[in-house]
Formats: sequence, C-alpha cells, structure tokens
Amino acid sequence: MSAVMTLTKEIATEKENEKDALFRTSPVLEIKNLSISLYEDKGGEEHRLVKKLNLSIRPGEMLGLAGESGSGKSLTASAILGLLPKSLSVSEGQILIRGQDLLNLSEKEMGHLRGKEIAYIFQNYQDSFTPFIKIGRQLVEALRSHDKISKPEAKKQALLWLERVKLPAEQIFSSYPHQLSGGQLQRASLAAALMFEPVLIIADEPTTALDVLTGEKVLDLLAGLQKELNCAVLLVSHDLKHVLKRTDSMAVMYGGQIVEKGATKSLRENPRHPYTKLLLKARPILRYTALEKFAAIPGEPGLIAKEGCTFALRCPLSFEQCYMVPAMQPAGRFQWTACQAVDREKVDTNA
Ligand SMILES: Nc1ncnc2c1ncn2[C@@H]1O[C@H](COP(=O)(O)OP(=O)(O)OP(=O)(O)O)[C@@H](O)[C@H]1O
Repeated sequence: MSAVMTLTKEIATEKENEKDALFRTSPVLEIKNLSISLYEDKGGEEHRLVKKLNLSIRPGEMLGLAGESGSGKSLTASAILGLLPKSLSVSEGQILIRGQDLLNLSEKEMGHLRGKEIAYIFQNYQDSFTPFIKIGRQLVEALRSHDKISKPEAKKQALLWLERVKLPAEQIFSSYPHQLSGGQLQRASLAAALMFEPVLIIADEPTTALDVLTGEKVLDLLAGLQKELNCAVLLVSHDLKHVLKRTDSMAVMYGGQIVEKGATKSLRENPRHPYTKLLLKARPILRYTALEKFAAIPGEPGLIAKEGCTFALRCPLSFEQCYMVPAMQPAGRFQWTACQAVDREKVDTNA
C-alpha cells in the first residue's frame, strides 16, 4: 500500500473514531416519548400532532430535523423552547437538558434558560430585534438582563460578538435594525443568540428568508461558532440539502412521528425507511437535466395513518403490521428505523 493510501486510510479511521466518540458522549438534549396534542375543547377529542418522539443531541453535534411541511418539526422546536402556541400542549414525555426536565420548570425558570442556555435563531430574523432601538443597545440590555455586568463591559462583549459573526462591529452596534440587510440582520441575531455561550442552539429554518449564497454563509458561520463553543445544534429544515451537507445526525419526520434517525452519513448512503428513500429521491440534484423528472412521493401530503407507521397509507410497501407496530428498531450502526419491512424484505421503493 502506498504511503498516500495509508495516510488517507488513517485519516478516514480517525474521522470514524471522532464520530464514534461524538455519539458516545452524554447528550445535552434528550427528548423522551414526547407527544404534543391539540384538544378540540376542554375534555374534548385529542389530536396528536407530534407522537412519542425520542431524540438526543450531544455537545458538538448538529442534528437535522427533516421532513415535509406539516410533519411536526417546528412544534418540536417550540416545545423545547417552551413556546408552544396556547392551544397546544405537551400531553406526555420529557424534554431533558443535561438531565433537567424542562417541562417541570416554571415560566420564570424557563425564561431564564431560554436565550441563555438554549439559544434560538428563527427564519423571521426581523423579529429578533425591536425595530426602533439600536442593535447595540439591545445587545447590551440582553447581556445585562442575564448577567450582572457593567454597561462598558457589556458593550465590549457585544462588539466582540458582532466581530465574531464577521460584521463591522462599531457600525452595526450604532445601527437600527432596518438599516441592516437581511444577511447582516441574521448574523446580528446569531451574535445575540451565541453571546451567552449556550449549550444548545435551536435553528428553525434559519436561511429560508435569505438568498442561497447568504444562507450558506450564515450556516458556515453557525457551524464554525458551534465548533468553537462545542455546543449542540438542532437544525430544523425542510431543505434536505442543508441537512445532508451540514449535520452529523438527522431525524426524518412524517406526520408527527420520527420514521428514521441516525448518523447523517448512514441515512444518506443507506436509507432504510421508504419515506426517507423517497425524500432523498425527490430532492433536486443539479446533475439531472431539465427534462428529467424528479421522483414524486406517492399519495397526498398530510395523509397520515392514525395507528402504526404514520407513512403507511402512502407507502408502496405497507402491509398489515405497519398499521400496528411503530417501534423503532436498529437498522445499522448509528441508525434506527420505524419500518417493519426492514427485516421482511429488501426495501425497494421502485416496486
Ligand atoms: N397552533 C396550532 N394549532 C393547530 N394545529 C397546529 C398549530 N400549529 C401547528 N399545527 C399543526 O401541527 C402540524 C405540525 O406543524 P409544524 O409547524 O410543526 O410543521 P413543520 O414540519 O414545521 O412544517 P413547515 O416546514 O411548513 O414549518 C401541522 O399539521 C400543523 O397544521
């Protein structure tokens, strides 16, 4: 074997070992059996919008939550932040941050955790700042509301963070939000989210409102700062491209249920659940010519089986058992699937 080949193999093994180590550390966020429900009225019929969801994220790990619109990604993110709409509630489960169940915290305690230990970046970055107050003042006030520091010290920290997100710090510090471009504003909201050095960042569709290049730059920045802070990131995105490119692990949701999860590389190279396979096939790939048709996912979006695997009604491979047992089962190293067909036959979505 040539020296170059040996070195390449050693680097690959080292990367695999790093990944193994990542998945073996204790999670920052652990969600156990989480269900989110809508009740028609008090004591009325319950509609489960998120069903018995389990996932965990470790320090330094970026987990992508993928799935079609309406699959329950944002509700999951909102539940972690304690920001579910009033009409909805967590009907069962636990959301643990470093072992502490957020669902047992008071509004005040949750408010303290949110924005400090758990940071969030949303698609509508315009809402991150109050329109008629300068960015600098807002950052200084936020810093001083969580930590007992002097104004000059807070200003120093705010300027430092604006620099860390690669903005002209002094200029942005004295600007009003409307004087910034969309990309600048999203970077400033990244600074606002990260300046407390959170253990978990929830990024819900952070690039949807930005053009492709600006969005990529924001995600580069997020990835770089995540490494520096060694924090966990939950990246919610309906854009599979971002999830496949950026994340260490991913969970695919359909109809409020995780149908498959695990290391992103494993799911990309060897998806086991028919929905994951179809989702991967349905994404636009540049090498296709304009005349080639993307594979479409059969059936109506939003058609959800009430029992068993939520995708069963649209699945080309479903059989009786799929309507009964939705249990996750191992489907490889660092990969779990809710598909009953995995052991039964080779899953072939061309069938
Ligand atoms: N306030 C609400 N009241 C009733 N139903 C809701 C409410 N918010 C969300 N839902 C429903 O819950 C389901 C999951 O919604 P959610 O916003 O989590 O989807 P999503 O996967 O984030 O979709 P998108 O990518 O479009 O944001 C959808 O069927 C949605 O209609």
